[in-house]
Amino acid sequence: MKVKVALAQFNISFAAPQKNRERVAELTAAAAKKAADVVVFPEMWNTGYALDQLNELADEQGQETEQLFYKLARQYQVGIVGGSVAVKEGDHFFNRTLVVDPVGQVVGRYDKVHLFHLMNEHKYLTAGDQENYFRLAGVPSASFICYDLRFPEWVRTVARHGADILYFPAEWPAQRIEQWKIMLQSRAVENQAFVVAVNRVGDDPDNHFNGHSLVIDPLGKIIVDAGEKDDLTMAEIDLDQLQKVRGPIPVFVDRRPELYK
Ligand SMILES: O=C(O)CCC(=O)C(=O)O
Repeated sequence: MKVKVALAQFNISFAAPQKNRERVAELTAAAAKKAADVVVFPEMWNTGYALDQLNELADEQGQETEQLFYKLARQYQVGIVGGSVAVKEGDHFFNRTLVVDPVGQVVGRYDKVHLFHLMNEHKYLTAGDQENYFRLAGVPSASFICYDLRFPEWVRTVARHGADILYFPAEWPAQRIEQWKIMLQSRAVENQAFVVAVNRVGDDPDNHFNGHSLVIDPLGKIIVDAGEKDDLTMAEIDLDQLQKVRGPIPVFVDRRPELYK
């Protein structure tokens, strides 16, 4: 079985949700034209890291994003791993992913579990504490957000349910892009799963982002690297590869969880 994914790597406009929503709509239309099964967006694409403006800018209850994805998914018959958006719920703000299937149904929801101190997330956001394990395009999958990548124990906790694709939307700054690549390849190899990771390009007031959204196979080979372009990149995932990797080296069978404290 093959799944076509569209990596929607773009330059998020700082503190401009409406402009970013328009770009997300354009990229979804472009992904559908290229017959994508799933389109994937970067982290915090509605506001960027305008954390001190979230009271005015964050999406109230995530409603605007949910409605947009509902409309786009149905119109273009495509699954959406919605990167993440800043969401306001009462006095709390969340860095939240919505996953929507091609009939517009929300099949996954995730609040970033590990908040990134270096970007002050802990001062503004509330951390999540739930896994996001879902089926999209017929594939058991899981998603994380950016800094979660540095916590292999969390990725494993979710991946052990049998996820074939691990999604990582991110805003990962250019100065640590080598670490991004190494850790994404490691998560793919150790969990014997495909990794689909979407970063942004461009600048915000504090950081430069140089993309390098990646699709990685379960042997750690980079199938596609989006480079630094502000555009869609397509990749095809051949899920038949999974059995060839998992059969001879069954790490999920050989685990000794009773020893891991
Ligand atoms: O871990 C890193 O180096 C980057 C993490 C990050 O930028 C984020 O979680 O937003």
